[in-house]
Formats: sequence, structure tokens, C-alpha cells
Amino acid sequence: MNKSIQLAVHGAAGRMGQRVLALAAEDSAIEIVAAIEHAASPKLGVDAGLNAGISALDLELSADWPAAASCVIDFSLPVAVDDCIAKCVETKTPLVMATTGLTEIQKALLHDAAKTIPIVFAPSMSMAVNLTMKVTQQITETLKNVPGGLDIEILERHHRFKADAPSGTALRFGELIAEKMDGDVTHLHGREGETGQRTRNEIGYHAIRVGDNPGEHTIVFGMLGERIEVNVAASNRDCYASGAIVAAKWLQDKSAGLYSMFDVLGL
Ligand SMILES: NC(=O)C1=CN([C@@H]2O[C@H](COP(=O)(O)OP(=O)(O)OC[C@H]3O[C@@H](n4cnc5c(N)ncnc54)[C@H](OP(=O)(O)O)[C@@H]3O)[C@@H](O)[C@H]2O)C=CC1
Ligand SMILES: O=C(O)C1=N[C@H](C(=O)O)C[C@H](O)C1
Repeated sequence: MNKSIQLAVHGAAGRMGQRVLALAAEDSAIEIVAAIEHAASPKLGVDAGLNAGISALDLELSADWPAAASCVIDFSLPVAVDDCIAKCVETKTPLVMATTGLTEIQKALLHDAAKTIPIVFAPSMSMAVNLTMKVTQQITETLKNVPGGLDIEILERHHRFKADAPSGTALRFGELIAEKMDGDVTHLHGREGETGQRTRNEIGYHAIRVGDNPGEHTIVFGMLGERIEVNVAASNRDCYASGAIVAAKWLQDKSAGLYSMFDVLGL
């Protein structure tokens, strides 16, 4: 059967890379053409499927890029991202960029690459998270001028292995909420010592690292007399992996440009 998508996964031996491979292997529209890892990875040469805890894919984890692919999904590390972007531009391959913790320079690189290839770039590929982002924008817009004031704080919980803080998703929640607030917004990361009273136009971020939590975000809207808390929590990583696959399919008929999961999901 002629499969419609030839997929390459970058960061293929990682926690997310493994789940993308597992879900892609079950998808009759996808042929997995490469499982890419860094040249010093101890996993090179290991079957990518067996490494992911599924049946053998007859495809080795490799540092080589495929001759051709119709999409690359990247769940790697910031240090690996520049090379991935360059390879996608060079081979004119659509890219789903899911790695978080990118520098401003790397984000500019993505913007530049999007002049040549279509890219979906989002800190969370989860449909539930993206929908929650919209909900929190609506709450902010409705309550921002409530008598007594509205205090917004973002709590995120992730597994102890996570390398960046706060999460890319928490930062995106903050950006989107700030768009709906009036005036300049201060983004404040944690509090300690003689902080003084909370100011009106600040968003507080708090990063919790515990056990194997695959990702949880709570947005607290505090008022005088009542409070709303919006919580979205993953119980495993498949919400992100399946979202990335949806994005890879969506990209197939898109022209060059930088897209978000809002575009993919029509939110
Ligand atoms: N947008 C979204 O929906 C989501 C985004 N993420 C983000 O995805 C990223 C990956 O997360 P996770 O899978 O948990 O992390 P892992 O550390 O488990 O996986 C990263 C993988 O990339 C590999 N790697 C390191 N350097 C390179 C390189 N130069 N080229 C290719 N591969 C390389 C690592 O190898 P080694 O272990 O040998 O260093 C590892 O196998 C993070 O930034 C995370 O925040 C995570 C979940 C959802
Ligand atoms: O590292 C993770 O695990 C996750 N990272 C993403 C982020 O930083 O927002 C998305 C998700 O929350 C899981």
C-alpha cells in the first residue's frame, strides 16, 4: 500500500519520540522513514520500535537524515534544534517543532525557515491544552476589570527529568492571557523574601517538578471573595504525540509559513 506520509522523527529515542513512533506505527497512512538521534547517542543501531517498547520496525535509530521525508516531527532538545531546522530547509521538508526552551535566536531561525517551508510550532500539541488556552483568554477578557481586581497565577507540574522551566506551555498561557489584559504586564517567576504586595498587572509563574508527571497546568484567577482554577492534566504522553501526528498530516498541503496548533485545530 502506498502510504501518504513518509515520517522522520527527530529525538526518536526520547520519551516523546518513542510515543510518536508507537502511534505512527499503528497509523496506516504513515510510513516511518527515519528515527533520528544524535551522533553520540548510545542507542544508535538499536531498532527504533524495540527501543520504544513496540514490535521491531526494522528501522535503526540513526544519526543520518533520510534522503526524503514528507514531514519531520521534532521532540528533541534546544541544542539539537538548529541542525533540524537547517536540514528541513535544505530538503524542503515540512516540520512539526515541538521542542520547548528555545532561545529568541532559535525562534527567529524558525520564523526565517518558515519563509521556505511550512512549520507548526507549539509548546503543546495537546488538543485539550490548546482549547484550555482559549478558555483562559475568555475568562481574562470577561473578568479583567472586576471590582477589587483579578490576580492571575500559572502553576505547572512536570516530571523530575524536565530540563526547562517554566514549561513552554506555561509561558504560552501567559502570553495569550497578557494579550487580553489592559496595559503592560509583568511576568514574575516565583516569589521569595520581602516581595511587597502583589501588583495589579502581573502574571506569576510557578514550576513544580515531581516524579513522572507528564504535564499539568493550573491557571488561577483570584478575586476578592471568589476564585476560578482551570486545570488541564495529561495522564500520559499520547495527547502530545497524537497531536503532533495530526499536525504532520495537516501540514501536507500547506504552503510555507509558521503555524500554531490553533491553526491545526481550527481554534
Ligand atoms: N510540544 C509538546 O506538545 C511537547 C513538547 N515536549 C518537549 O519536547 C522535548 C523533548 O521532551 P522529552 O521527549 O521528554 O525529552 P527526552 O530527553 O526524553 O528526549 C529528547 C531526545 O532527544 C535526543 N537528542 C539530544 N540531542 C540530540 C541531537 N543533537 N539530535 C537528535 N536527538 C537528540 C536525546 O538523546 P539523549 O537522551 O541521548 O540526550 C533524547 O533521546 C522537550 O523540549 C519537551 O519540553 C514534550 C512533550 C510535549
Ligand atoms: O517536557 C515535557 O514533558 C513537556 N513539555 C512541554 C512544555 O514545556 O510545555 C509540554 C508538556 O507540558 C510536556
